[in-house]
Amino acid sequence: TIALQHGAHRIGVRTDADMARWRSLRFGQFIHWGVYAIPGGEWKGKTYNGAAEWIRSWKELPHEEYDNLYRQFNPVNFDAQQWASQAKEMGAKYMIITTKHHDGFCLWPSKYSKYTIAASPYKKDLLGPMVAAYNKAGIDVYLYFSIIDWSHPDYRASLKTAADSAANKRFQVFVKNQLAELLQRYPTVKGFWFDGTWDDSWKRDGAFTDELEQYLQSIHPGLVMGSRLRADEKGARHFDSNGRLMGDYEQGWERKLPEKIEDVHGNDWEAVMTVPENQWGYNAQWAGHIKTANELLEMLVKSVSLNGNFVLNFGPKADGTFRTEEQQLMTQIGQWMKINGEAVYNGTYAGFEKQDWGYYIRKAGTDSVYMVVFNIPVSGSLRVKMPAHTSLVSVSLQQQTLTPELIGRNEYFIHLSGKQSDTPVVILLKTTSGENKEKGNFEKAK
Ligand SMILES: C[C@@H]1N[C@@H](C(=O)NCc2ccccc2)[C@H](O)[C@@H]1O
Repeated sequence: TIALQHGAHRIGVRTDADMARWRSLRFGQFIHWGVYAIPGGEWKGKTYNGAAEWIRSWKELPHEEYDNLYRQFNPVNFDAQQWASQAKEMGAKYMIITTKHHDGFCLWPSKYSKYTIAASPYKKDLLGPMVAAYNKAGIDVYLYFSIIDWSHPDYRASLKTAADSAANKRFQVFVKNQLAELLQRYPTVKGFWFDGTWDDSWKRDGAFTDELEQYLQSIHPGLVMGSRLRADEKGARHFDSNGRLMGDYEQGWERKLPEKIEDVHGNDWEAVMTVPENQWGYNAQWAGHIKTANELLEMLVKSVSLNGNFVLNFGPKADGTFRTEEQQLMTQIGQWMKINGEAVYNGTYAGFEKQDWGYYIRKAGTDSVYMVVFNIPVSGSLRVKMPAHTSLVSVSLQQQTLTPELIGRNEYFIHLSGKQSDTPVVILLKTTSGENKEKGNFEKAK
């Protein structure tokens, strides 16, 4: 291994209570909200085909015009209570809110910037009411913070001159001040979700990213922060130059999921996902494929089956309301979660051999294993191969007990009568493990 001062400081997952809590939540709601919701992907009759929250980078929209949009930002229909209750209805256990996206507009009245909600017609802090309402609904809040800040005069993507380096130093102080300010104003938040850390100016100063992470932990012990904040002193990101994960969980799964357990290397991880192909902020024209509730439930279940968290993104309109399609998704997902959430919350990798019908999820620390079925085979028979030294004690589908057919050594078919369902089917396996335990109920049958 390479001697590193600013690489990973921990080998393996975090084992403290704050991280265990993050791990137990499994399902989050991402919110991308800011002045980019005003154009909503369009400008003067033209449609921007990039991500709506990146519209400032579109040559058709002069920076001057974009940077004055805040004068129109007045979310009169914003209702934090309503936001929190619909998130609760969906079954989200945490929420990540964009405090400041790449454009630099702050949803809170930061004393370190003029480009904030305080300068808008709305004037009032948006984050405080959100944090209070979501926490009251039993939902933890994490703060998204973009290091890239297109509005700040000292932001540099790269450092070519001594003047650039001096500006970058001032910018680092600004970042540290804003982060401390957010923790001081919103002490119940559980962590940060950093973004916009790919520029050379950031990744070349691994020492600063290391000191910043340690500083934040020192003023708010237990904070959960993903791998995107950090670089090591050789510019390696997410994984240090010895291949060790930096930060508390792998944060690289943006609009993509791992396929198999080997892909996550025993680390905690989180996937963040959009409903359209690639829109985070509000975009009036939802073009291309819009994911359905069942598709999104499959991503959530697949993530948990591979020991990760899944965060679904929503982009509220400039007035503070959610588009109908997003409201309907929250309702539909919530209807399934209300009945089947026990298979998701506190879910972990089960250690069973993957089958085509869907995913296994183990309730953390127990012998209860859920089968979440997305693909009922034409035979109606779900194959279950028990891991070595693990026996099957009982099988149930809701309140109904099922009797599997033993088809081989510790291998079964679970026959689904009726066979069809338009939402995922959840079956609960009670198992026993270990050599010396008595055999499962069904093996005696032979
Ligand atoms: C969570 C999303 N991250 C922002 C983004 O720029 N993603 C594109 C991107 C993803 C990975 C490396 C560079 C750029 C998007 O605007 C969202 O905020």
